[in-house]
Amino acid sequence: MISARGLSVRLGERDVLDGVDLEVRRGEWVGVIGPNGAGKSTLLKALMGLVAHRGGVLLDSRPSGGLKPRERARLLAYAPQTPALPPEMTVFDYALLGRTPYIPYLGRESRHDREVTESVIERLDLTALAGRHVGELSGGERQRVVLARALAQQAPALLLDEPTTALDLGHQQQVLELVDRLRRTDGLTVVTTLHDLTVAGLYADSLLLLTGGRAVASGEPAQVLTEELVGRHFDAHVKIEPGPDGRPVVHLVRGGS
Ligand SMILES: Nc1ncnc2c1ncn2[C@@H]1O[C@H](COP(=O)(O)OP(=O)(O)OP(=O)(O)O)[C@@H](O)[C@H]1O
Repeated sequence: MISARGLSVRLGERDVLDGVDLEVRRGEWVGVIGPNGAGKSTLLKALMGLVAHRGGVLLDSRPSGGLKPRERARLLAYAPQTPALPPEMTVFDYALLGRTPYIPYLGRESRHDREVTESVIERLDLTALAGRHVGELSGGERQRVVLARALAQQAPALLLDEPTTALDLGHQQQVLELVDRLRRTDGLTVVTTLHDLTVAGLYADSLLLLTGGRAVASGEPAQVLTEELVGRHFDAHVKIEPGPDGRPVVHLVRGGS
């Protein structure tokens, strides 16, 4: 569904992404992990065509550079880490923006567009907030509204940049389970950046570890979340053991630095 070869991004004088390959099959969930400044957000922006890059990106086997913005938006939805939200817009109207690729030029949204938006708002526990202005929301509420817009887009692939950082534990689980369910039922293809390594390993089929703009490891969570790799690339002292379902659980070791 998503295939990138030799993806490189130069910002200012620096190569912030350097020859990264990525292969995400339909219905697969890939977690991008790495320390601050590793290039995780830049990778998602390059896949979206939001930053100038070298290297090729194929979406559904079509070169991404040749797609019109509406065509791309029907294939790929993106929830950025810190989007600018129009403060006076209501939660419903902001989520409805996700339907833009389906609304004719100079036309209005259809009843179906409104129904899709309502259903996403409900599934993200936002119904009580639907009439509120986006500028009045808490950080976690805003984060779910940004996700609602991306899900309302109903694209077959979803890129999420740190989708759970501002969410309480219950809402983290709700969002991740919703995305996971869409993946299993509709074959949604998912790429997320996640700082919580245990959560990344719990939901993703495979992980890509970036450091300094380069891919340094990739594979199943247990192959990437090792004490050696995490210790070296995050400069952290951790203990990693299998959790109840066999997936790796990463513990910080107190006193280590
Ligand atoms: N406009 C810019 N000009 C120069 N360097 C930039 C620019 N934007 C980002 N960078 C640098 O690119 C690098 C990668 O940034 P990116 O946001 O992709 O990292 P990240 O892995 O998502 O980090 P974090 O975990 O902190 O969110 C960082 O070192 C950042 O300082």
